Order: sequence, then C-alpha cells, then structure tokens
Amino acid sequence: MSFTFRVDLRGVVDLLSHHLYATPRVYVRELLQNAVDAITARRLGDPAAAGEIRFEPSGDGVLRVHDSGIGLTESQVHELLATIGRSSKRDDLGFARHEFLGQFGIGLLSCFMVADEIRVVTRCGDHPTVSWVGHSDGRYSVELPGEQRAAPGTTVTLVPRRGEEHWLAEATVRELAGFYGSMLPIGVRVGDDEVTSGLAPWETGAGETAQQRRARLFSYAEEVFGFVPFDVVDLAAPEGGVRGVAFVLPAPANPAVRVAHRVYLKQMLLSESVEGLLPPWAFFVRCVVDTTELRPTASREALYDDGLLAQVRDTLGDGLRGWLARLGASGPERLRAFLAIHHLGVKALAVHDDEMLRLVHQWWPFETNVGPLTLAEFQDRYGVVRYTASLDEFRQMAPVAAAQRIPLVNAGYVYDAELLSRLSAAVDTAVEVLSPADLTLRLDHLDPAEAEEVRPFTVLAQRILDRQGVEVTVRAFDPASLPALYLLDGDAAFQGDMLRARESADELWGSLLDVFTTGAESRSQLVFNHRNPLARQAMSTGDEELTRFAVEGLFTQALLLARQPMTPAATAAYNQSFLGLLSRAMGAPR
Ligand SMILES: Nc1ncnc2c1ncn2[C@@H]1O[C@H](COP(=O)(O)OP(=O)(O)OP(=O)(O)O)[C@@H](O)[C@H]1O
Repeated sequence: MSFTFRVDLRGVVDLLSHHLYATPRVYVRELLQNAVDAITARRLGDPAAAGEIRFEPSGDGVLRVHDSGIGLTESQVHELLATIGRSSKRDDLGFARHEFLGQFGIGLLSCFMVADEIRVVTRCGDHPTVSWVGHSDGRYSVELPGEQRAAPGTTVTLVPRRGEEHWLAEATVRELAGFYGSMLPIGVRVGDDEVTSGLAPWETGAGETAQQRRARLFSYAEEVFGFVPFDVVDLAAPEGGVRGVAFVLPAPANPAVRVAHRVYLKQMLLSESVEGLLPPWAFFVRCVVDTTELRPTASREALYDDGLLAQVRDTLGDGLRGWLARLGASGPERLRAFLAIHHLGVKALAVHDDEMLRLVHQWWPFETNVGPLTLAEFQDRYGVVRYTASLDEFRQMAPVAAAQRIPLVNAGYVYDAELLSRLSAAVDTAVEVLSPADLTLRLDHLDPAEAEEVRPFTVLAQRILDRQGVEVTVRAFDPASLPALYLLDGDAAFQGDMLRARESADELWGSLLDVFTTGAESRSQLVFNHRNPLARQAMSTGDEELTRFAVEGLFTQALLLARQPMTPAATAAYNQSFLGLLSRAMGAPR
C-alpha cells in the first residue's frame, strides 16, 4: 500500500517564506522576477509587446505591482499560483527553461515575510480577468470579478503584515527596486520614477572612451564596494554566459575569508554575497558579473555548485592570471606595487602554477642574509639559490652562513619553501636547501693536534649536555665573536616537541605519541667555536666546575640567540651556571 505525504500548509509557507531567505528585502526581487518572466513569456508570442513594470506604493500601506506580462487564465491560477512548487518556467521534463529567471515555484511565498495577504488580479489575452487571494495560513480563494482588467497583465497587491509595514513604504520600495532591478532591460518604475538605468557597469556607453569607462568603473567600485580599486579587470566566461569586471582590492585581504561577489542573473541582481565564483586563490578581487547560464539555488543567495560553475571558475581564474602576466609585462613598478599588497595570493597561486612562479621569481623580494633580493637577482649574483626552509633555521644560520660567504634565502614564510622546492621546474636554476647539518659540514674542522687538545673538553661538555638532548662538536668558524652556535634541524625540533608532549601526556595519548617518536638519533647540535677567545678559554680551564658553568652558560646563550624555548632542563642549566659563576666571581663568603 502506498501513501502520499500529508502537508501542513502553515508549516510549509512559514518555512519557505521565512527560513529560506536571508532577508525580507528579497520580496521585491521575487516580484520583479515574476513580472520580468511574464513579460518575457508574452514576448515569446508577440515580440513587439510592451514591457512595463510599475510599483505603486499607496498611502494606506498597501503595495501594488503592475506588469504588462502574459497574465494567467483561471485554470493556470489554480495550477500555478495555488500549487506550491509548481512553476510555468520549467519544460515538460522538469528542466528550468532558459529564458526565465524563476524555476522553483516558491518565490511568490517570499511576500509572506512582509504581507499577510497577497492578491493577484490577472488577465491573459482575451480570457476573463481572474482574482486570486492567498493568505499566509495556506487558504486561498479564486473569483472572476465582473470588472475586467483594461489590458493583459497582472497586478500583485500586498497587504502589509503587522509590524512589517516599513518594507512596503515608498522609499524602501524605491531603494529595493533600484537595488535589484536597475540593470534590467525592461523599464521599472516606482510611482512615476524610473529606477532602471540601463547601462551595466561592465558595458561601454555610446561614445565612452576607455579612460572614461575606467573612471566610471572606479567610481562604481567606490560607491558599491567602498574602495578605490588598484585596478579593474574585464572578465568573461562564455560557457556560463558570464560577463563582468573584477576590482583588485587596494589593501591586503585575508585569504581565509571567502570573497563575496555581486552576481546578476540575466541582468537582475541575485545577491551581493555570492561565493565560489572564482578560484579560492583569487582573494584579491571582488567582482560584479552577470550570468545567463549559471543556476541559482532556491534562496538565490548562492550559485548552484555544478560542473558548469567549476568550468566558469577556471575560465575566470585564467582571465585573472592573464591580467597578472600582462601587469608584469607592462611595467615592473605596477607589479611590484601589486605584489606588495597581494603577495600571499600570488604565492598561493604560484604553488601550482609555473607562470605565477616565474612572476614571483622575477619580482618578489625575498629576505636573504645579503639583504632583500628577488630570486632572479639572487640567482644572477650567486648561481645557486640556497635556502632554509624555516624561519628558525634562517635566524640560526644566517649570520654564520654569511660569515662563511654562503648567501642564503629565507624561505620560512608561508608558501616560500613550497615555491623554492619546485622553482627549478619553472625556471632554469639550481636550487638547494641548506640544513643545519649541511652548515656544520661547511664549518672548518680543527687540525688533528687541536682536536686532540680539546677532546677532554668535548667529552665533558657532551656529558654535561646529554640531558639537554644536544650533540657537542667543536669547529672553527666566523664570526669569531660567536662562542657557540645552536643548530636545530626540522626533525630534531619535531622530536623535541614530541618528547615534551610525551612527558605531560596520559597513558593512552602517550602511547599514541610514541608512534611518532623515533628515539634520539636526530639531535640538535651545539657547535663551540674554536676561533672565539672565550670559548677557547672554556676549553682549557682545567677546572671541571668552572667548565661546567661555562658550558651550561654558553649553551643557554646559544639557545636564546637561536630563539628557542627554554625547557625546564635548560632553565635549570642557566640558573646553575649563572649562580655558580656569580658565586665564583665574588669568592667564598667571609
Ligand atoms: N506577475 C506574474 N504574471 C504571470 N504569472 C505569474 C506572475 N507571478 C507569478 N506567476 C506564476 O506563478 C508561478 C509561481 O510563481 P513563483 O514566484 O512562486 O515561482 P517561480 O517564479 O515559478 O519560481 P521561483 O521560485 O524560482 O521564483 C510562476 O511560475 C508563474 O507561472
């Protein structure tokens, strides 16, 4: 046995009218859309038919909307107005018909956000005029009034809901009709005033020069989005019937915040906050576009995320990429200014895109230990692009590497290491990572006699620092003013974090962490500098206690210079060393 769902109309009307839409403002959009569709339908049979839409607010708070559209017959009124979800704008197979804005058969219900009662008086051709009255509780009535409408078309009358009268007031209706309908190809009036302005922002007015158009678009961005753009980019994606412009933001945008765009559907404003129109990396622009092919969701706050939208996204992304490439070709100053604002977006793009990577290579100044340089400049001067993959490593190694005449790029900022690691795929260049271990290899070894001489010190220092998890070595390197160098490589840092977390974890969590800890094979290093007089003195005190204080003191100082956190063990070593040295310096109490 099969049954059909039973529906409580009050619930459905309430759901569709109040909960689907973000704001009551959209009732004007839905009325406009129905009027436009009705005129479009009429013109399908009579291309010369006049197209007029007029909002008529009245003193008693009631709003009337007249259109010269196709109207409805009595049976259509029963079928379409009185059936939720039934629309004349779908074909026999249920597909949205291309020429219409509507498709779901629910838009009129949005009027119940502001009205208790909706009246429709309509005439289709020479059929008798029909009157339909619908209430928000789901009741409706249909009559054939004696009085005929003077011409085919429809008048929708909204009787305000208590407390919502302001939505139907003349000033509000004028603002909303202009907001949603100013670009419609059909004249819209509120009272006697025309609210359609005709020219879409991306179009070119008759006799308008490129410069005038640019100035007009700049004013548009300022008025609509509240900023003077860095530049304007024309956009087109024919597969989605998309035309429009992108305004490049004049200030950095947060890449984590999804950018919302102003989207028109067949020249009627759908929403100001449509997301997903552009690829996520394009967070440096805001767009205003019109589409004839993309489909809106029922609430019309978003575009239906289907294959076509994905294709459009790619095409629009290509357009922006092309603009960036042209910017580089036309003038380095402009591109530098753009990168100074939006380098994060461009770098995000360059992670997957060789052309953008070449742009970064050519124009973006990286921090290096020989001053700020673009990768292209760095490559010209030093051949190999040698870099550190983390900020910490750069800070630790930059001065020492500079003293060894090893120019070094800091690739520790967001995306940089990824970009450097695939740089040679896009540009003909040699690229190398410089790890702390590599750097130690480049520091001079002591000659055999010196090495023999410092061996007792190395053994003692290693014993003292074992509990700190560091490996002790002695090398001779510049700058000679640096007594000891603390080098932490990425894996050692990770293992260190794991061990610290393991110490404070409970049984279960601790055993999970054990999976990641690999034991002590990867340790950080403390390299004593044989060229530094103080370090050399520490190596030959002949006083075990004093050596201990010196080793612990130099270790903690190197740790701080490398901007590493002080562990409890390091803090204890620091205290011991400082207090011990103080007490030695002041002599035994008398
Ligand atoms: N002004 C009008 N003139 C002629 N027919 C109309 C008018 N307004 C509504 N209709 C008819 O009523 C039907 C339902 O309208 P409604 O606005 O609820 O949905 P829709 O426009 O079909 O789709 P959507 O929910 O996407 O807006 C329409 O399909 C149309 O046939």
